[in-house]
Amino acid sequence: MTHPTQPVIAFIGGGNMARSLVGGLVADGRPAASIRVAEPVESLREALSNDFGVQTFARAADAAAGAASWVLAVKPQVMRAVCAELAVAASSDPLVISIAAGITSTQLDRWLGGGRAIVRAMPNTPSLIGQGVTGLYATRAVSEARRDETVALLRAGGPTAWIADESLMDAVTAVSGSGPAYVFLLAEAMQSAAERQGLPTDTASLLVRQTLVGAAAMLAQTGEPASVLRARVTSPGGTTQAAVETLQAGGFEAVVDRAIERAAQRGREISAAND
Ligand SMILES: NC(=O)C1=CN([C@@H]2O[C@H](COP(=O)(O)OP(=O)(O)OC[C@H]3O[C@@H](n4cnc5c(N)ncnc54)[C@H](OP(=O)(O)O)[C@@H]3O)[C@@H](O)[C@H]2O)C=CC1
Ligand SMILES: O=C(O)[C@@H]1CCC=N1
Repeated sequence: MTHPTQPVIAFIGGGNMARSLVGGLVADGRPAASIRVAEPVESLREALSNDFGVQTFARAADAAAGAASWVLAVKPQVMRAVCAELAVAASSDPLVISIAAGITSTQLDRWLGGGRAIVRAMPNTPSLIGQGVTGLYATRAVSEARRDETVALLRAGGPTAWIADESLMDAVTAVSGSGPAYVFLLAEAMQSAAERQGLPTDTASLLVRQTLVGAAAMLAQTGEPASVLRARVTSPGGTTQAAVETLQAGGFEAVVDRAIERAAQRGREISAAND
């Protein structure tokens, strides 16, 4: 797909998540010349410029000036200071998309001077390869056209879903924003266990990676509930049943529930701590 005359989008913060989103946009055919990134770390600026051909800036205000859309991709702890730096430029009424965990649209609007069009987006790192998912919340100041523009900016990373109630963005963050880390932790645990069983590292790695890829692809492609797919693996009295019963006896579901509850609570704490 080509985008001949794209308005400029400015990423403020060029770390892990911005890199995933920029990579997705460039892969989708958005011209690199229409993408700016502000990032204080020189090595990150060089990598973004070399890998994707985007324009990079050391200062947020320089990247943001005149850009139609801003994606605020800095850590929540520095968001207030970054917004203060951008408040003057915000009077040009850009579409402001924040991907920060916890930080609310009310906080962002206040820090940017008030009356701004704010979207909160919660993507995840698989966006880099077009396999992410993004939860979105828009304030009432965001027009229908700007909602469409938000989706156009983020769809290269994977599907998007609008959330009507902003307080649920903490749940989105806990489930899909942080979620890839839970899967990677499972992969790490399976790898260690496989090696303890005596499998060579390379073989264990192949078995673990492809098992996760294959199971995830079945979830995506068959449309069947996870419980049904699991039942098909689980022969009565067999090996899977023995493993699943061990996981459940160890409180697997309860610990996942507590982890997601704790992550959502952490989002609320981040909001309060950085107000
Ligand atoms: N990683 C993930 O999976 C996800 C992250 N998020 C959210 O994305 C945001 C960024 O996270 P992540 O990419 O992981 O974090 P990173 O720390 O990798 O990226 C943030 C970058 O912003 C830079 N920065 C700091 N101050 C400024 C400034 N004034 N102007 C421009 N850039 C600045 C930081 O530089 P320095 O290191 O020098 O401070 C850093 O390189 C967070 O708010 C997080 O909640 C959302 C969804 C998923
Ligand atoms: O860990 C975090 O706070 C961020 C938000 C979601 C994923 N990473």
